[in-house]
Amino acid sequence: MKIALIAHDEKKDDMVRFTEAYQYSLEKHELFATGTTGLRITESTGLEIHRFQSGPLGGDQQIGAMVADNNMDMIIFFRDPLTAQPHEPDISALMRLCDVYSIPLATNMGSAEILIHALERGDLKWREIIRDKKG
Ligand SMILES: O=C(CO)COP(=O)(O)O
Repeated sequence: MKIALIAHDEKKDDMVRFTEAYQYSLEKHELFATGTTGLRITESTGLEIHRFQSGPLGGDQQIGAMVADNNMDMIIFFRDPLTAQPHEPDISALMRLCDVYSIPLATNMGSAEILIHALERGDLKWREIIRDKKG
Protein backbone atom coordinates (compact mmCIF):
# COMPACT_ATOMS: atom_id res chain seq x y z
CA MET A 1 0.00 0.00 0.00
CA LYS A 2 1.07 3.55 -0.64
CA ILE A 3 0.70 5.64 2.49
CA ALA A 4 1.24 9.39 2.88
CA LEU A 5 2.26 10.87 6.22
CA ILE A 6 1.81 14.59 6.82
CA ALA A 7 1.89 16.68 9.98
CA HIS A 8 1.72 20.37 10.68
CA ASP A 9 4.43 21.80 12.88
CA GLU A 10 2.52 21.60 16.17
CA LYS A 11 1.70 17.96 15.40
CA LYS A 12 5.09 16.72 14.25
CA ASP A 13 6.05 15.34 17.65
CA ASP A 14 2.81 13.37 17.65
CA MET A 15 3.58 12.05 14.17
CA VAL A 16 7.07 10.96 15.26
CA ARG A 17 5.62 9.10 18.26
CA PHE A 18 2.92 7.56 16.10
CA THR A 19 5.34 6.30 13.47
CA GLU A 20 7.69 4.96 16.16
CA ALA A 21 4.81 3.04 17.69
CA TYR A 22 3.64 1.61 14.36
CA GLN A 23 6.99 1.30 12.63
CA TYR A 24 6.61 -2.49 12.50
CA SER A 25 3.48 -2.00 10.43
CA LEU A 26 4.46 1.01 8.34
CA GLU A 27 7.75 -0.54 7.21
CA LYS A 28 5.80 -3.12 5.17
CA HIS A 29 4.42 -0.35 2.95
CA GLU A 30 5.57 2.32 0.52
CA LEU A 31 5.74 5.59 2.42
CA PHE A 32 5.47 9.17 1.20
CA ALA A 33 5.54 12.44 3.13
CA THR A 34 5.75 16.17 2.86
CA GLY A 35 9.32 17.43 3.24
CA THR A 36 9.81 18.28 6.90
CA THR A 37 7.47 15.61 8.20
CA GLY A 38 9.35 12.98 6.21
CA LEU A 39 12.68 14.19 7.49
CA ARG A 40 11.56 14.08 11.13
CA ILE A 41 10.15 10.56 10.73
CA THR A 42 13.23 9.24 8.96
CA GLU A 43 15.54 10.78 11.57
CA SER A 44 13.72 9.12 14.43
CA THR A 45 12.69 5.77 12.92
CA GLY A 46 15.00 5.17 9.96
CA LEU A 47 11.91 4.40 7.85
CA GLU A 48 12.46 4.78 4.13
CA ILE A 49 10.20 7.57 2.89
CA HIS A 50 9.80 9.33 -0.44
CA ARG A 51 9.83 12.99 0.51
CA PHE A 52 7.96 15.60 -1.48
CA GLN A 53 8.26 19.36 -1.13
CA SER A 54 7.43 20.92 2.20
CA GLY A 55 3.69 21.57 2.56
CA PRO A 56 3.78 25.35 2.02
CA LEU A 57 5.95 24.81 -1.07
CA GLY A 58 3.55 22.39 -2.77
CA GLY A 59 3.96 19.08 -0.94
CA ASP A 60 0.24 18.68 -0.26
CA GLN A 61 -0.46 19.27 -3.93
CA GLN A 62 2.10 16.67 -4.98
CA ILE A 63 0.40 14.11 -2.77
CA GLY A 64 -2.95 15.30 -4.13
CA ALA A 65 -1.71 14.60 -7.64
CA MET A 66 -1.03 10.99 -6.61
CA VAL A 67 -4.57 10.75 -5.24
CA ALA A 68 -6.00 12.12 -8.49
CA ASP A 69 -3.93 9.55 -10.36
CA ASN A 70 -5.39 6.71 -8.24
CA ASN A 71 -1.90 6.13 -6.95
CA MET A 72 -2.25 6.73 -3.19
CA ASP A 73 -4.05 4.32 -0.86
CA MET A 74 -4.22 6.02 2.51
CA ILE A 75 -3.29 9.33 4.11
CA ILE A 76 -2.51 10.14 7.71
CA PHE A 77 -2.53 13.90 8.08
CA PHE A 78 -2.13 15.31 11.58
CA ARG A 79 -3.56 18.76 11.01
CA ASP A 80 -3.21 21.65 13.41
CA PRO A 81 -6.71 23.09 13.74
CA LEU A 82 -5.53 25.97 15.93
CA THR A 83 -2.97 27.62 13.66
CA ALA A 84 -3.60 29.38 10.36
CA GLN A 85 -1.59 27.85 7.50
CA PRO A 86 -0.39 29.96 4.55
CA HIS A 87 -1.25 27.12 2.19
CA GLU A 88 -4.75 26.42 3.51
CA PRO A 89 -6.16 26.12 -0.05
CA ASP A 90 -3.71 23.30 -0.77
CA ILE A 91 -4.73 21.49 2.40
CA SER A 92 -8.43 21.79 1.55
CA ALA A 93 -7.73 20.63 -1.99
CA LEU A 94 -5.95 17.50 -0.76
CA MET A 95 -8.77 16.62 1.59
CA ARG A 96 -11.32 17.30 -1.12
CA LEU A 97 -9.53 14.92 -3.49
CA CYS A 98 -9.55 12.23 -0.80
CA ASP A 99 -13.33 12.59 -0.72
CA VAL A 100 -13.58 12.61 -4.52
CA TYR A 101 -11.65 9.33 -4.76
CA SER A 102 -12.74 7.73 -1.46
CA ILE A 103 -9.20 7.57 -0.15
CA PRO A 104 -9.04 6.79 3.59
CA LEU A 105 -7.84 9.93 5.37
CA ALA A 106 -7.15 10.25 9.09
CA THR A 107 -6.73 13.80 10.31
CA ASN A 108 -5.96 13.06 13.95
CA MET A 109 -4.33 10.43 16.15
CA GLY A 110 -7.63 8.79 17.13
CA SER A 111 -8.69 8.04 13.58
CA ALA A 112 -5.12 7.22 12.53
CA GLU A 113 -5.01 4.42 15.13
CA ILE A 114 -8.16 2.95 13.62
CA LEU A 115 -6.81 3.20 10.07
CA ILE A 116 -3.53 1.52 11.00
CA HIS A 117 -5.33 -1.38 12.64
CA ALA A 118 -7.64 -1.66 9.63
CA LEU A 119 -4.56 -1.75 7.42
CA GLU A 120 -2.99 -4.53 9.51
CA ARG A 121 -6.25 -6.50 9.37
CA GLY A 122 -6.40 -6.25 5.58
CA ASP A 123 -9.44 -3.99 5.45
CA LEU A 124 -7.85 -1.86 2.74
CA LYS A 125 -7.31 -4.69 0.26
CA TRP A 126 -10.05 -3.19 -1.90
CA ARG A 127 -7.59 -0.45 -2.80
CA GLU A 128 -5.35 -2.98 -4.59
CA ILE A 129 -8.30 -4.07 -6.72
CA ILE A 130 -9.24 -0.50 -7.59
CA ARG A 131 -5.63 0.50 -8.24
CA ASP A 132 -5.08 -2.45 -10.55
CA LYS A 133 -8.08 -1.36 -12.60
CA LYS A 134 -6.35 1.94 -13.27
CA GLY A 135 -5.79 2.78 -16.81
O1 LIG B 1 2.44 21.89 5.80
C1 LIG B 1 2.33 20.69 5.76
C2 LIG B 1 1.07 20.06 5.34
O2 LIG B 1 0.08 20.96 4.97
C3 LIG B 1 3.44 19.81 6.15
O3 LIG B 1 4.62 20.18 5.48
P1 LIG B 1 6.01 19.78 6.10
O4 LIG B 1 5.98 18.32 6.37
O5 LIG B 1 7.03 20.12 5.07
O6 LIG B 1 6.17 20.60 7.35
